[in-house]
Amino acid sequence: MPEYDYDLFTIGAGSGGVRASRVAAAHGAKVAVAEEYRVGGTCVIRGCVPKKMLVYGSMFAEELGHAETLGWTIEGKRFDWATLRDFVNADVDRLEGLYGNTLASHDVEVFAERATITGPHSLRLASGREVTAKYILVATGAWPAMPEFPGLEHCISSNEVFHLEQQPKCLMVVGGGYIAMEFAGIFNALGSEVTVVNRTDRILRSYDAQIVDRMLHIAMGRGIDFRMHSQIKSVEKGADGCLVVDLGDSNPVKVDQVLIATGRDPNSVGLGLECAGIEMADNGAIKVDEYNRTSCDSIYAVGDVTDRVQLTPVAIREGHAFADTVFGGNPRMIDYGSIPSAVFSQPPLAGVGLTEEEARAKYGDVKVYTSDFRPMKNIFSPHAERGLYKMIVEATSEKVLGIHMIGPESPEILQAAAVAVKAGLTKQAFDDTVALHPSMAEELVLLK
Ligand SMILES: Cc1cc2nc3c(=O)[nH]c(=O)nc-3n(C[C@H](O)[C@H](O)[C@H](O)COP(=O)(O)OP(=O)(O)OC[C@H]3O[C@@H](n4cnc5c(N)ncnc54)[C@H](O)[C@@H]3O)c2cc1C
Ligand SMILES: NC(=O)c1ccc[n+]([C@@H]2O[C@H](COP(=O)([O-])OP(=O)(O)OC[C@H]3O[C@@H](n4cnc5c(N)ncnc54)[C@H](O)[C@@H]3O)[C@@H](O)[C@H]2O)c1
Repeated sequence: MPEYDYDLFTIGAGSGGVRASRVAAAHGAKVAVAEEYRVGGTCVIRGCVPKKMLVYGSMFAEELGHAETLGWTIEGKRFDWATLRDFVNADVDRLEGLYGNTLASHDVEVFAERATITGPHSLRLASGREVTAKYILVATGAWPAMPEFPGLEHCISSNEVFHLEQQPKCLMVVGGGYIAMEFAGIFNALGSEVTVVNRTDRILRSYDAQIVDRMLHIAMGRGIDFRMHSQIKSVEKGADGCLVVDLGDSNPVKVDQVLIATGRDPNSVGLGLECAGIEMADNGAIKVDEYNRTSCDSIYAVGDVTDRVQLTPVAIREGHAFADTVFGGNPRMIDYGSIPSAVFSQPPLAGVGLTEEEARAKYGDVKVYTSDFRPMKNIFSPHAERGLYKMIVEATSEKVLGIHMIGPESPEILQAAAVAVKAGLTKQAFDDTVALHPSMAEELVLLK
């Protein structure tokens, strides 16, 4: 009779939990996973994937305009939100099925219910069933952080935005981070009037300030209204169903929807972590060592719940490293240096490595090469938007410390450039590479 029901019990079938569970099972472990909402987690169900599909859907507004400039006639063109929303949600259903199949094909047992920890090796499922496991992995992700003000109940988070009955004519987005900029871009492109409310005058803090300034300039040119140094005091629902937002000045703003995008907190409340003596940070993040082990030897945690880097590829790597370490006899740590990331705003921006500000603070003497150019694709556009690429190098060795860019397809281009930064290449290696012409990416090897 085995000592425990499972070798591994994972809480949460998101990016980190699914990867960890299937790799542990492939290493021969008997694995179960509990998921209280939908298999796939935030990225697949209400994050990266449906968001990117909405970005693609919204970009047609501009591209149809380009097509007309180039001689196409598009009669009776109009946009229907419900069609886009339902298409995206149908694809999410398809992906959820694929993730379920992956778990099933690896003999991972799935419990479609909430799980909580009752001890170092024990859990309770919402149905009341008690289970035991040699190891427990907490992969419960993060949850939208909602500020407090009267009328918050009338507002939505990114969880709800994928299911809106109607496209808002007027949308207020609160926050200056990834989610705020991405949804401001989507709804602006679709023709909604968008106001962004941000409590400081800085948005997208972790990105290079010059690139972010370019994004702001372009977004304002496209009609997004930015209210900096502003915060919501209250929201009231009017008789006509509209929301009246008080920003503390004498001009209340009337909108159809208010989307709160003010960060995501580690999802650790009510998990029973105290039953196993698991240490947490003040914001609820589970503290782990470099092998993802918590302060309880049999319990590990990966992904957003540990609040290291809230990105899907990072959660996936952590989950994989955990499974290799504990079940594959191959202890592995993650290298968190030079993680590329992007904001799928319109246009998108992307970066890897140190920003100019960070590089100057760390190295003092750095050189900055830039290309400020009008992408050929934008020649068709009524907006004369310019792309901006930046390379920051160490002054004497010319080793590349960071690359930052804004312009069409910049996330696609930056992923390739990130290999060079990770490999520690110098500016000379870029100069030695022949340009691929005509492309936007060629600017990277022509930087002055
Ligand atoms: C709108 C949005 C857009 C995003 N876009 C991007 C992007 O473009 N690129 C990118 O890299 N990242 C993006 N992210 C971030 C990315 O989604 C997360 O970093 C990633 O999903 C974290 O994975 P995880 O495994 O830690 O948690 P999740 O994927 O959140 O999975 C956690 C799972 O645990 C379940 N769960 C929680 N508690 C319990 C419990 N007690 N019992 C059972 N189940 C439980 C949840 O239901 C959830 O399914 C986005 C996030 C959002 C919200
Ligand atoms: N493209 C991507 O990779 C992508 C896309 C979406 C989300 N994500 C991940 O999800 C995480 C959460 O996204 P997010 O946009 O919610 O968070 P974020 O951390 O990017 O931005 C939060 C913003 O809200 C502001 N803020 C915080 N508290 C506030 C308050 N009380 N009132 C007003 N403003 C407040 C902050 O100043 C910041 O501008 C991100 O950190 C990111 O890691 C990634």
